[in-house]
Amino acid sequence: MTTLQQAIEQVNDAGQKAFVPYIMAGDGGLATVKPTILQLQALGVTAIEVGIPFTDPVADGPTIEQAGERALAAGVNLRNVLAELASFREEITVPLVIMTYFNPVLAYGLEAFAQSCEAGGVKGLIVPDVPLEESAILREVLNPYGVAIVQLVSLTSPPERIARIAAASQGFVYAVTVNGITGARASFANDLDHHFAQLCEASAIPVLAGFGISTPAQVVSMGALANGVIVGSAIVTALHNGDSQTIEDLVAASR
Ligand SMILES: O=P(O)(O)OC[C@@H](O)[C@@H](O)c1c[nH]c2ccccc12
Repeated sequence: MTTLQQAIEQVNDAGQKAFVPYIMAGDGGLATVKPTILQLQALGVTAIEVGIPFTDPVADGPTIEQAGERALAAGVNLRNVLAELASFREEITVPLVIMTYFNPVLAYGLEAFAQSCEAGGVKGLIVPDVPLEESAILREVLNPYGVAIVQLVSLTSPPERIARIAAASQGFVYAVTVNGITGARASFANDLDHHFAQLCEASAIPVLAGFGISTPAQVVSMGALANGVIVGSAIVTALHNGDSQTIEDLVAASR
């Protein structure tokens, strides 16, 4: 199977933007993990960001926070999600990116976590509460298992820091498009062009835009600034409502 970076580059080479949906694993129960991933990959998404429910999701807005509460109430955690992924590993054809906070990883044990990632087809990892300065430990343990460590760049990062984050990031650079938490936004700052131009210039790997992107029009406009987009809250809401048309429309906008 291809790496995370290759999967994005292949889509770009075909003249399209990468589309990476975020799901809250086990929103609806652990048994929904498999059908949800298979549904999304059948729609032709580039990769899937698999969020692990957590009691203290500091970066998350109400939509994802509530999805996390539903998943936690259903008994979903890092361990049973990774075991679930491993159970249908042969059917997974897109790179999976696990999004979790550091505490569950530490409790799992770094080496054991890396092994479970490999067994579950995980190709990337986002841990928003591990800053760049502390991220080497993740790369050292996870890279030998084929897991890329994705770094986030915020709108407020100074140019010198943007360059360091871009150089350290693996798979892609996660460019956060707003100041604040996850969730649908009606509008974005109007100087994003400059920020993204600078970031794409500084980065040797693909740059994906995420946070607040919730409509097909926003997929188009944000996608134009970068190599693709990540859509979280809008996907989480559509999955919760069983609204597959909205998901299809969002994916189609990246083509
Ligand atoms: O929900 P939004 O606004 O579409 O944003 C993407 C986001 O949900 C997903 O990438 C994500 C969910 N939780 C996070 C925590 C940190 C960074 C990223 C995330």
